[in-house]
Amino acid sequence: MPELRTTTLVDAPLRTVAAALLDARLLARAVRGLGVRITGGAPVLHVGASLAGSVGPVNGTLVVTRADTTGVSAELVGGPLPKFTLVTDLLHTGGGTMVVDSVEWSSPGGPFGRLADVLVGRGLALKVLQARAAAVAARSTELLRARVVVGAAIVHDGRLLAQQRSYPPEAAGKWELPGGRVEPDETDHAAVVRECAEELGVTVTPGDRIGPDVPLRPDLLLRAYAATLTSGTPTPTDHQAIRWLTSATLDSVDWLPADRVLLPALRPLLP
Ligand SMILES: Nc1nc2c([nH]c(=O)n2[C@H]2C[C@H](O)[C@@H](COP(=O)(O)OP(=O)(O)OP(=O)(O)O)O2)c(=O)[nH]1
Repeated sequence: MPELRTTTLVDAPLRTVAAALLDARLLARAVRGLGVRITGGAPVLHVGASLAGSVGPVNGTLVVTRADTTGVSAELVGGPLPKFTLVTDLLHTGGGTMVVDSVEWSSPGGPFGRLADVLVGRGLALKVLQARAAAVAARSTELLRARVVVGAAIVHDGRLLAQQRSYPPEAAGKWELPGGRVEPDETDHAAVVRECAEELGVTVTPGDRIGPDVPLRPDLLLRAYAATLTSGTPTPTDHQAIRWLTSATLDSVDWLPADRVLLPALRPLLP
């Protein structure tokens, strides 16, 4: 099975590089000009998200099988090859983050297919990986300066609190974690406490980070923290509704795209 591997050192912490990798537009931007087109799909990569792609007249869909703080993986479904996987692993080093990209595919059948694979396939795969590595480094630098939106994963009596947005129109009706932008000179934990007081009228104690940082916009990222309810009964002030979700109902609400990335990390918090 042909395999190509590239290694790039990015001058940013692992968590930031992991966030950059989750930006679905990154791959599309990186391969522009290489004859590869990536269209549509989720704005951020989460397990099960799909990206439609084409190389010349050949179409296929990349389905994400892993998206967390260790990297991302995707498999091509419905393409011309019986097997095509893209795996990116991240390794923490003293001087930055090592991005190890590998592509594995099965060669097209027959001597002509194998020749085309050597002459065209390998060259293209290498160009895509190199372009992607450069894009990851650039996006990581951008995210290092991004403002943080904190999300509070409040678990009480074995259930997670979710709230339903009422604005703007494109997000109204979607579900998110309580939270909001961290103010200048405020710590993430202090922002969690303030936002929960403002939005729900409760006191919480923030804990560990949950899941990867998730890119929202060029200058904004979402970072979730576990939180325990210390006092008060949550009452929404400017949200449409709140709901307590169990592990069985975690997927039952229409989460904002960024929060979908966090679901695999939120699930283990629930019994
Ligand atoms: N609080 C929160 N925001 C989220 C989540 N997921 C997600 O994409 N976001 C987005 C929605 C908003 O664009 C941004 C949150 O910033 P914010 O709370 O200051 O946004 P807002 O629109 O409510 O701001 P404001 O005008 O009321 O100040 O992050 C989440 O789980 N919790």
